[in-house]
Amino acid sequence: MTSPFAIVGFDLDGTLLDTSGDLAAAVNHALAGAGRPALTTGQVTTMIGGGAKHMLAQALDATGGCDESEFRGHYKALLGYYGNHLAVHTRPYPGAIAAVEALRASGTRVGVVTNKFEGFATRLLDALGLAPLFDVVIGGDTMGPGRSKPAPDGVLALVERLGGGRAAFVGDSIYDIQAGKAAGLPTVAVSFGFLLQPVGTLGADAVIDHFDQLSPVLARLSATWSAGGAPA
Ligand SMILES: O=C(O)COP(=O)(O)O
Ligand SMILES: [Mg+2]
Repeated sequence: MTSPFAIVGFDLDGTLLDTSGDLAAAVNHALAGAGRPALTTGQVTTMIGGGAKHMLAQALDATGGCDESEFRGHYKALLGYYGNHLAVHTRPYPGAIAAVEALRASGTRVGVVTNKFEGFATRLLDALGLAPLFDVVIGGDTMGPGRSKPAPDGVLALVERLGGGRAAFVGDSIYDIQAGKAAGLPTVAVSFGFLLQPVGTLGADAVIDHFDQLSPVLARLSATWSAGGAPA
């Protein structure tokens, strides 16, 4: 099958990979150091999407707040723990790898734009044996301060680094959909990720409930989007 898009970009956490167990463990390690009770994975899941610092700030707020002066130490504890336990519970969502492999087989170039640190994202993909599937990985720190999603910079850089052409972006959070839209791309939201709000309110051009639906959805989006990247 020929590819409807030259490039497809994916968010990582909550889209390709269920990282909630390992992120929750890292949050709880930092909370324990702060003398706080642990949160459930479900509670931490609602805090993922805006990067590790944002996640920890919410976790500390939810368990009693935190002095500015103490935050840095807790943040370092979280990052240190996560860096050593990236892939204990983390697994791809059902059908995610097959969908990426099918895109690649059809000639589509595939990359990741995540708000995770680039170093964590590449090490995690490597640990799961998935690094060869992604031509480019852009992290929350790759583009510089203030330029992570929902800013479009990472998505635009991905398209450029992959040689340009018709592109679509797939994600689970409002940050992803806003970044994709601001970059002028059609967006697909997954309904099984770390949703902070009902998937229907994200403003995506399409929603999938399983990766089996990605290929037909991209074909449909491709037919309704002009080559210039705007609705036809
Ligand atoms: O680390 C996060 O908070 C989010 O990462 P994501 O952009 O891959 O969802
Ligand atoms: Mg995500």
